Amino acid sequence: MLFTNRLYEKAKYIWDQYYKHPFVKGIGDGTLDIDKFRFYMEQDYLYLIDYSRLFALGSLKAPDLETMTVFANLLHSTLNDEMELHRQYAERLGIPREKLENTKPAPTTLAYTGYMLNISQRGSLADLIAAVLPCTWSYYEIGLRLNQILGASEHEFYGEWVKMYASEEFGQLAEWLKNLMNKLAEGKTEQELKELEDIFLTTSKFEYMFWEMSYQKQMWPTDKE
Ligand SMILES: Cc1ncc(CO)c(N)n1
Repeated sequence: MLFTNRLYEKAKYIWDQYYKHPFVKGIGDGTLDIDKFRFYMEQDYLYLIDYSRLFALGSLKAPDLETMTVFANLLHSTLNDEMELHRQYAERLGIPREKLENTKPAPTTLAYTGYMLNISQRGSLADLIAAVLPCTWSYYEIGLRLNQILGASEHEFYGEWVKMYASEEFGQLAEWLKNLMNKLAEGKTEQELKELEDIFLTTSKFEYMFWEMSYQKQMWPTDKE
């Protein structure tokens, strides 16, 4: 069995909850409260800045030019394509670029990116990929599923989000990372594979927490607005 198939089987109980989450369902049926989406966009922009750093780290840790290039492509695509979607939404939502780039991270955002940066700086390239894989892969799966909903990709506001994450280009990013994960898993002991699995499950759980944080607009309980 491909290691990514094993990862998916283990994490399926978490991933299935993404599709049921009201934030994700609200993007699919177009009913999501714009204010919740605004909060998500601001936090997700911060998230993607650190996520881009992980791809730069992947290039650094890469064993060969081909793998370095994969991470350079992931870095370029995140900074210039995916984050451009956020910048365009921010404009439509009336969020000045200055405010977008200086948003304060929510607890979940900080915990999620902090965990990935910690694991990736201390660990191997395989650890880094296990950490970042749920992000790209689950968003592609969510994009494909929402794209099946009649009208979702044509929705006047959320359509662009669905189109981005259901796109072949974004699917290619997930494919690259899955192929790299399977290649690096070859020859690893069961103990090593279990450790990669645990990392993958942890960031899969953080993905759910990011949807929940966005839906509840969870900031620091001590800092009452
Ligand atoms: C929290 C989160 N996970 C995954 C993606 C996909 O890149 C994203 N933009 N944000």
